[in-house]
Amino acid sequence: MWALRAAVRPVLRLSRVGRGLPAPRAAAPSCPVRALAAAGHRGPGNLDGLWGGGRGLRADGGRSRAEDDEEEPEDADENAEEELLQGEPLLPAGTQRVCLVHPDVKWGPGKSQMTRAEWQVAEATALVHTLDGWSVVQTMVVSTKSPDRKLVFGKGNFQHLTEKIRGSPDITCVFLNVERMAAPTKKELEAAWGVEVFDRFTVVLHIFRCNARTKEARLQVALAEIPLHRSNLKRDVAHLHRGPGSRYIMGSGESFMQVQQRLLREKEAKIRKALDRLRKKRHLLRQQRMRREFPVVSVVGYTNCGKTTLIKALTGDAAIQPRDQLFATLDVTAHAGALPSRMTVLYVDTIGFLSQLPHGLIESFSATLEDVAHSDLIMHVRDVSHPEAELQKRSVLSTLHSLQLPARLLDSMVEVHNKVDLVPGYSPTELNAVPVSALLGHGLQELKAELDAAVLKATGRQILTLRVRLAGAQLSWLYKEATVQDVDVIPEDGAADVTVIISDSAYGKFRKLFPG
Ligand SMILES: Nc1nc2c(ncn2[C@@H]2O[C@H](COP(=O)(O)OP(=O)(O)OP(=O)(O)O)[C@@H](O)[C@H]2O)c(=O)[nH]1
Ligand SMILES: [Mg+2]
Repeated sequence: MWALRAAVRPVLRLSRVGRGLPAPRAAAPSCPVRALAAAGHRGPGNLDGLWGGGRGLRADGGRSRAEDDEEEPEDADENAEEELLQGEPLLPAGTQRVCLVHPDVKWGPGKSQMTRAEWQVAEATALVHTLDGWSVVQTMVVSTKSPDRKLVFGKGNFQHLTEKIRGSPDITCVFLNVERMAAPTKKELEAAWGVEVFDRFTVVLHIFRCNARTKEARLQVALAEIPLHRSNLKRDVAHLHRGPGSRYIMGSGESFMQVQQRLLREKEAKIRKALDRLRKKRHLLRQQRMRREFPVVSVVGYTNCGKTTLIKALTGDAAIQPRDQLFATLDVTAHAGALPSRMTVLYVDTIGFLSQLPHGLIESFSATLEDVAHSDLIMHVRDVSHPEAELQKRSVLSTLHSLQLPARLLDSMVEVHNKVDLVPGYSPTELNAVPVSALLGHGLQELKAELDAAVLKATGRQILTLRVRLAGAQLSWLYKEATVQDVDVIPEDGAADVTVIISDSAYGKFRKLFPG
């Protein structure tokens, strides 16, 4: 219901009384996510744009971050976009004592091939703990043959579950660990259990909403919310039609449902249009970045594996602040760092992956992940201390494959095994994997050397020693357009041997400008 109000307003407030549900809490702060400062806080690790605080590097002609971040839309556009971003909380605020119910499919087509129930439960628990004031007070793993049925469980198990939930007054809501719950299922379960019931989609979406900082990320979340509003609409309109009165609004010929559906369609179209505008801006920034020819390394991996911490360690960027929280990074940010060859690369921090990430969310965030497709190299960070590290790897690789990235990127990926400080005596089984502790700074030199070689290969750069005349403009040109590693002056010749890392195109220009 709250979601319905968020999507289409003005709209009727539908009574929850009579469904045995708790009344909505008044004036809740919209985002009760742990460790987040007040609304409007901009996390230093997420510098709201493509250009993070990497050692003062400006690759765009010196524009400010605020200018980088967003186009300067007309006031009307700005207001319209803000309107699209208005929304009430998807989950209730304040302290919540959650009963985590995990449907365990023992066999049949619904059986998850990927993981054991206990790790799915652990991940769901971590999601709940991301929310400020939320805790899991009871966990129930309940077997079911076909979780798609309306009440999810068989009659006996359902009855048992209902008795336990009803008999535990400390439970304030239930997190049913399924990807999506149909509106009629939610309604029936809430009626039976007397508390609100949420699915994984709603919880993840809520966390996304709380962590999104830039307008682009916030619009993407708003787009991902549309299907939720749509299914809530069906539920709420069915409820409404039980009462007396006309189905049509003011003789318009449109039923209430039709009006709300039309408003939702219009809202969706507006969000897509606003995202398109931002996407064009992103494209422009990418072109600028390519013109300056900084190699770009996209840092990907499962959520909480240590991507942001590693970028901080590689760039020495003190402004980056990683947080022990799922989906801490939702905005794409870039941070500059130097490699041993003196080449400057840009590390692009990306949104973390999660197994069974609701499909709509991936689709909504595909624009953000476009940056990965346009990078020179992918660095896949893994938390090797995690018991399900292998499963996480499979999940990340399958998402990367679904993004239809160029084969050259998938084949040249650098795999980093992070958090080795938590695994005494760790040694990777995979060839070419680089073990590090981003937190303690172990293995970073080896990783930088590996990145150096991989970036050179991926970008077709070469290391050359060129004889230049000291009197001319050659040396300063090389300093500007290539990475100068060493200058060996030969005073008697008025020349120098300059060792540079140079791209094919820059070398071509050099030859043209300074023939012979
Ligand atoms: N022990 C240990 N902890 C680490 C290491 N690297 C990161 N962490 C911790 O892991 C948690 C998550 O780190 P982040 O860098 O925010 O992880 P992330 O992959 O960026 O997470 P999302 O942005 O949420 O996807 C933080 O509490 C870090 O301090 C490491 O090498 N060792
Ligand atoms: Mg992060």
